Parts: sequence; structure tokens; C-alpha cells
Amino acid sequence: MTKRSRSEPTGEDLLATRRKLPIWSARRALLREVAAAETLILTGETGSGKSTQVPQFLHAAGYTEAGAVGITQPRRVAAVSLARRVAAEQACPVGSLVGYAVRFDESFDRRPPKRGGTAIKFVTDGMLLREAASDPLLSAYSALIVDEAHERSLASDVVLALLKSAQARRRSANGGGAGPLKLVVMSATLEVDTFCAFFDGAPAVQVLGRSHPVEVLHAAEPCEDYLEAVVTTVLQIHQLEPAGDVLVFLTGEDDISAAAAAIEARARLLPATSPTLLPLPLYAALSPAAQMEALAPAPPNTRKALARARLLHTPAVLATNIAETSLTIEGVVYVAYHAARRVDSLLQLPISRAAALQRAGRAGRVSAGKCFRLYTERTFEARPPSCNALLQRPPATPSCNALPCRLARASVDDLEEATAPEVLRRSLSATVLSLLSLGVKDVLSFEFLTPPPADALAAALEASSSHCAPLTTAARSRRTAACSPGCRSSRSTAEPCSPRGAGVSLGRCSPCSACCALFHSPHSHREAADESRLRFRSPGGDTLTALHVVSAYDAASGGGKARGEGRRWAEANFLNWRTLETAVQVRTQLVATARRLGLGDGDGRVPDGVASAAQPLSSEESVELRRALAAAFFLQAAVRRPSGDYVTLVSRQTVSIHPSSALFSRRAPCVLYNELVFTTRLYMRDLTTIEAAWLAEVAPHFFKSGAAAAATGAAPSAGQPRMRIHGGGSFR
Ligand SMILES: Nc1ncnc2c1ncn2[C@@H]1O[C@H](COP(=O)(O)OP(=O)(O)OP(=O)(O)O)[C@@H](O)[C@H]1O
Repeated sequence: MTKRSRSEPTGEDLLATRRKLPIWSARRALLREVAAAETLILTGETGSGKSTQVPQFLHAAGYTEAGAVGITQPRRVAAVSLARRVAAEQACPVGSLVGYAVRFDESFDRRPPKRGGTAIKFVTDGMLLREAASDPLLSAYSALIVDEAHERSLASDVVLALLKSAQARRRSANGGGAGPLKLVVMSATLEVDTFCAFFDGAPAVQVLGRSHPVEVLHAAEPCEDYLEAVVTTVLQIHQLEPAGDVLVFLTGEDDISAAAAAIEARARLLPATSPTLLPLPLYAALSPAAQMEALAPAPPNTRKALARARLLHTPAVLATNIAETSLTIEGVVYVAYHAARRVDSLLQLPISRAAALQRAGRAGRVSAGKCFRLYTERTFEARPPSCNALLQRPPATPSCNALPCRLARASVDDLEEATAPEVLRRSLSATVLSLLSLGVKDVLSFEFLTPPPADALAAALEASSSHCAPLTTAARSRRTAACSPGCRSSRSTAEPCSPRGAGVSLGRCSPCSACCALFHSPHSHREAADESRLRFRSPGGDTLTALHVVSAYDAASGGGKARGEGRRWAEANFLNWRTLETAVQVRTQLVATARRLGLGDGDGRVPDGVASAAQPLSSEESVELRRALAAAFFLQAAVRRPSGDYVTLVSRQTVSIHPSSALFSRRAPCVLYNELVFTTRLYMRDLTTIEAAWLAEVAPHFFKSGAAAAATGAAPSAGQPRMRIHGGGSFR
């Protein structure tokens, strides 16, 4: 790991830095705009000070006397890191005046700000949605800032719609005395018109200027092998450019491991006098502690030694798009990235121009920076900027001829202006369930920023309608568990299963679904890694495979007493140790939450043994678990056709098993899937085998007895249930 020297800034240093930010000189004008409008759309260059300063301006202007100022972030790592920075600028510990709340981690004071509670609170979009579930007026807040709104994730779009409705209710007699709710929607790369129109003609303002210049260089020619280009670019920066850390964007964990190994191997060939080059991974599946390690300055008590080390090492942070927005990684001067973004293990698509500008914006935050785009300038510029007048060409666009990019075009073509809203890209079922659990009664009239096709929404609603009763009758407190709607409903809809089955699903399955990147497959040891994967493979599917792995890890680490042993075991088996540790942590938290909320068996107890999975599942438990999953995810069932492909029971789509699944080339007759992804065809991922007959038993309100064969095209045979969707006709 890197040893970086960062001298701890004093309060005066921080104030001086704040005063130099472009947004500082605009603060009075900005506050006038906020005072005049209920909603303000704010754009400004990356690094101009939006995320750190706007909440502090609102606090200083007195908005926190009536409630907290909340700031949403798409990613937890940004929420935590911004809270730390703003707390340092306010000279207070995190969790007091400034705090945060992200999934499975929070640090804030619940008292109202005027009684000493947290006044500036950073939250993820998902956490704000959870708060809105119990308090739709969001009455704890006087103002909310939706940051990085350009990302257009489902959660942030839903947050915007809920905020608009909360504003309307707080304006009216239904406001319950909560007072008006100010809203600021921010980003460096926003399609302003869309947001202004959504908020009924809200004004938009732009903060001009950037903190430090960023020189942007493009590859002279398209590169064929993006990993090779990344590795060579990092080494060239290391050898040819002045001191400064490097931030490299890669498409996923596998590529990060491969690039790290290649960088280390090639750095060993450099002359002995050459400084050391140290790659630091940063991706979502890393434990929060490891993520912060990649971002953190050196501990103060080692600063002096590190100051020397600083001269000898060039840290290279290898990150996924987790580092694309909001983050300031101190010391980063150089940013390098290709235009590829991983959509699925089989498919990479180009990033949008908005994302490219965000990535470039990670350089030039604390000093002048340099951005190496590993694609041609033509690729970036091919599409003329749309009506968004705020997108500006980079000031300088020299070619980086020294880069190794060669030959034919990469798989990346011209960049789209903005990333398509998630609501148009993903299954709507999860959105519909979230809306229902938030108490939205009329989903079809829900005001989306970009409305999904009406018929797709109606179909998702119809498919989800059977969940309504369990969701509305389930204890409200269950919503506070930080799980997906499906996970929550695996408890609330598992009545046909034994408490043990529901408990097993809670204690064992949820952590695995929370941490999917268990297997690690370095390029250099691919065969050995594949063999290891095969050893853990369960005929029950991917969820049970993950359970095998976590059980084996519990045994190897002595239930957490011998973590060193556990780590060695994980590494020897090509398993992601940090992910396993996170899974164990998440399990502990979920079990504690479940005990607190009285979930579990009939007495509200979580069965013994669930908190530790050191014992492998018995076959009886495996059946109970798979039945519990069927009760929760019956909308995501598919049956095998004689032709070998599958048909989904609800949407009647022809699908295949993803090659990464434990069930690939197995002939499971009936499966549940966690998600559908389209690459070269429509694939199901994260599968569990179930008996088709269970569906009518666990979801009788949805499935009638009939033949699964009806869906597969085969003639129904005696003994097989015939399933029909109520109101939906048969599957043929
Ligand atoms: N953790 C940090 N360490 C050092 N400096 C920081 C840190 N966080 C922020 N800064 C300083 O504050 C500046 C403003 O950061 P801020 O995140 O508020 O900008 P922004 O306009 O929101 O950028 P973006 O649009 O990229 O999110 C940075 O350019 C940097 O100089």
C-alpha cells in the first residue's frame, strides 16, 4: 500500500483554501437566489466547491435553525469523504455538527440542529428514500441538496420526485407545520432544461471558473487493448511526469486486479534508482475501511517518515466509476481513463461525455492537473453538445502521441452526451416495489423526471401487485432494514415457509446478495481461479454457492477469531477476502437489526445458528431457504424449455443462463433470477434452483396450479402444476 505524505492542514489553511474556491466569491449572490426560489438548479465546474461549500453557506445563512441541511450523494464513499472534509472545515468531529448516513454506517446526532444535533448531513440517495418512507414530508430538513443529479440513477430520480411532492405538501395545509423545504439540485454536467422544466420553471444559475487548470490530452489513435494502454500510460506518467499521484478508471474489479499485477510486474523491471510505483485498488466491493485507505492522507504520527516515502513512491489509485464524482483524492494530479464502461461481464459500452468530464474533474482539485484520455479527440467531440450550453470544451486538447494506443478502433464509438436515465435502462419491478413500500398509492401517476413507457410501468405494477398486501401489512419498521425491496419481502412474504427458512434467508442470504464479488480471477492464474470456483459450486445455484463460500470462510477463520488464517485461506482459494469480511459484517448488522425489530421466528427471535454460518446448510435448510427465496422472488422465476433456453414466467421473455452462473450448462428445470442483463442476448444472473410446484404453494394469490409446461411449450404432464397469472392469461 502507498505511503503518502500529507501534512495536516490547519483551520486557517482550510479557510484560505475555501476562500480561493470559485464558489466563495459567488456565495452572496447564490444565497439571494436560494432565498428567492423554492428550488434552484446550480451548475459549476468540477472542483468549484459545490458539494463542500453550498451546505456550509446555507448553514451560515441560518437555514439550519429550522432543520438540518441534507446533501444526497450517489455513492457512500463520496458521502463519507465529503462529511469528513466539511467537518474538518467546520473544525468539528464527524457526527456532531456535520454527519453522514450511508448503508450500514452512520454518524450523526439525531437531535434538531438548534438543540445541538447534526446540522449538515450527507446521505446517499438510498438512505434519503428510507427516511422518506417513515417521514414523507422529510420534516427533519429545512433544505435538501441533491448533488450529482446528472447521474440519473433510479434512486436520485425518485428522490427528486418525492422532494417535489414534499415541497408541495409543506407549502399546503398538509405540511404539518414543517415549514417550506428549500431544494438545490447540483452538478457540473447537468441537462439544465430537463430539471428546470420538472421543477415548474425553477431558475438555473451557473458558478463560473475552476480551481486549477486541467490539461486534457487525447490518444492520437484509437487503442485496441485498453488495459495495455492503461498500464503503459501509468508507467509513462511515472517515468516522464513530475511528482503527483495517478487516478486511473477501469471498468471493474477484474481489470483492476489485472492492471495492478501488470503495473507491479513492469515496475520491477525499471532501474533500481527509479521510484517505486504502488497501485491502490478502489471499487465498491472493497470494505469501507479499504476504500478510505485508498483516499486517506497518511496518519499524522507517521507524516515525517511518509514525507520521505512520498519522494520514493507514486501512488496509482485504480478505481471503478466509484471515484467518478464528488471525490477529491488528495495528491492526485494525473487522471487516465478509456471511454469503456462495464455494463455487464460480457459487455462494455462507452461512458457519456458528462461522465468523461467528471472523470477529468478528479484532476486539478488541489493543484493543476493532467488528464489522459485513452481515446481520440474525435470520439469525444463526435457528437455536438446538445442544448446544454454549460458543457464546455476542455481548454487545451493536444494529442498524447507518446501513448501506446494502436491500430484499429476500440469497441468504443462516439460518446453520448449524457448517461441514459436508469429508469429507462433497468427493470421497473424494483422501482414499483420501492414506490409501493414508500406509500405511493398511484404509481401510474407518479411524477418521474423522465417517465418510463406507460405500458412497461403498468406491466411492472401488475406483476408487483401481489406484493402490495405483504408490503402494506408488514410492520413499518421492517422498512428500516437497509435491504432491497426483494430482500425485505423475503422476510415479509415468507409466511408459507418456516421461521427457520426465513431466518436462514435473513442471516445467510442477505449478506451474500449485498456482496456479490466473492470470486477473484487474476489474469495470470485464471485456470486455478476457475478450479477454485468449481470447488464451491452448488447445484442449488449462485446464492447457495455464495453461502458455501461464506460458511467455509467462517470455518477457516474460526468464526472471526483467526482472521489472519481466514485471509490466507481466502487468498489461496482466489476469494475476495475483503468482500467476505464485509459479508460477515453485514450479516452481523442485519441479525442485530432483525433482533431489534422483532423479526425472525414467531417469538421475534432470530434462530440460533443464523448469526454464524460456520455449519454448512443441511439439505433440509437448503430446501427451506430456496422456498423462502421463491416466496420473495416468485416474480423472477423462469422455466426451461425443451429447446434448452428459458422463459420468464411473468414477462414471458426468452432468456439464457449467464455464463458466469454456477448453473451455466446445468439443466435446471425451474430457476429464480436476481437480475436480467442484456449483452449479446438476454441473460439471467444470480440464480437459485427451485421446484416449479413451490410457486403455486408460496404465492397462491399469484399462481394457480397448472403446468409449468404451459410456459415451456411442452405438453402438460400429470403431476405438474399448471400456472397462470391472475388476469394475465396463460403463458403460451
Ligand atoms: N478531501 C479533500 N481534501 C483536500 N481538498 C479537498 C477535499 N475535498 C474538497 N477539497 C477541496 O475543495 C474543492 C472543492 O471540492 P467540492 O467537492 O466542493 O467541489 P465540487 O464543485 O462539488 O466538485 P464536483 O462537481 O467534482 O463534485 C476541491 O477542488 C479541493 O480543492
